[in-house]
Amino acid sequence: MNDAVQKIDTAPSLTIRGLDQYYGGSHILWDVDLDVTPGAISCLIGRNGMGKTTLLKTVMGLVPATGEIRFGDTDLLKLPADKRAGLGIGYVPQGREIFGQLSVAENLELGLYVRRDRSRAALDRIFELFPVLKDMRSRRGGDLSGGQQQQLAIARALVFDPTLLILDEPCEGIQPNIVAQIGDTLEKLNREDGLTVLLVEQKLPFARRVADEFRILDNGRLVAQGNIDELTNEIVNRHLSV
Ligand SMILES: Nc1ncnc2c1ncn2[C@@H]1O[C@H](COP(=O)(O)OP(=O)(O)OP(=O)(O)O)[C@@H](O)[C@H]1O
Repeated sequence: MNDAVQKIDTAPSLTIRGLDQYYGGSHILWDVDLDVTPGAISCLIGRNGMGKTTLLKTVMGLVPATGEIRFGDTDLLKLPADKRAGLGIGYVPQGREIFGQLSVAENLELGLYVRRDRSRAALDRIFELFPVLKDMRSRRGGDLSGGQQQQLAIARALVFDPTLLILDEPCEGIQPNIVAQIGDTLEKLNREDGLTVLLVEQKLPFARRVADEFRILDNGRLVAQGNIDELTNEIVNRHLSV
């Protein structure tokens, strides 16, 4: 058995049950049950404002919520945000949020500094996956193109060796050739390293290309889910067309 398969067998599952979330008096997520299959690329889709980003934020502990979010044996809602990353959950927020004044290398090393073992092995894999970051390692993060910044944001999340990588619209506003590269990289991380991926994505062709399974939020409720080949035009018309 190769390492990737072994990792898939042992990857913890993300299981959400009865999740409710409010911003002040507004009820945003309604009794959401959602599973991400370990070893899969799972795509969370839905029209604008349906609660996708909010759901990712509840997993990361960035907004309060009630219900249950289990990652393996751990109930995430009982843990503060900083303890969740230590469990092996990487997060690439919408808008990337890299450090523009720091170099590419410094952006990545900040992550290394937080790693207890200070192992640089992850960096070798990162530079193999994103050769452009190796070439530009002395360049200021803020001087990279949007697509390169997105690659840096993904790379920075990988420094922690996550078993689950969560990405919020990684292809938003990015030119098509880099979108294709990001898709290839996510597939590689999934197939070769056994990384489980939960991705918020608006672009259906990209979702159909990279994802194994889909989950749809409509007005804060989980309304449809299945394998990606079960995402029919009827479901798209009912929940995703504007
Ligand atoms: N900080 C906040 N305070 C109050 N309401 C908020 C806040 N953040 C989001 N909302 C509201 O919560 C709802 C869900 O927003 P969310 O960003 O989770 O949706 P989304 O599906 O990710 O949309 P998009 O695709 O536009 O990013 C929206 O009605 C939004 O206006």
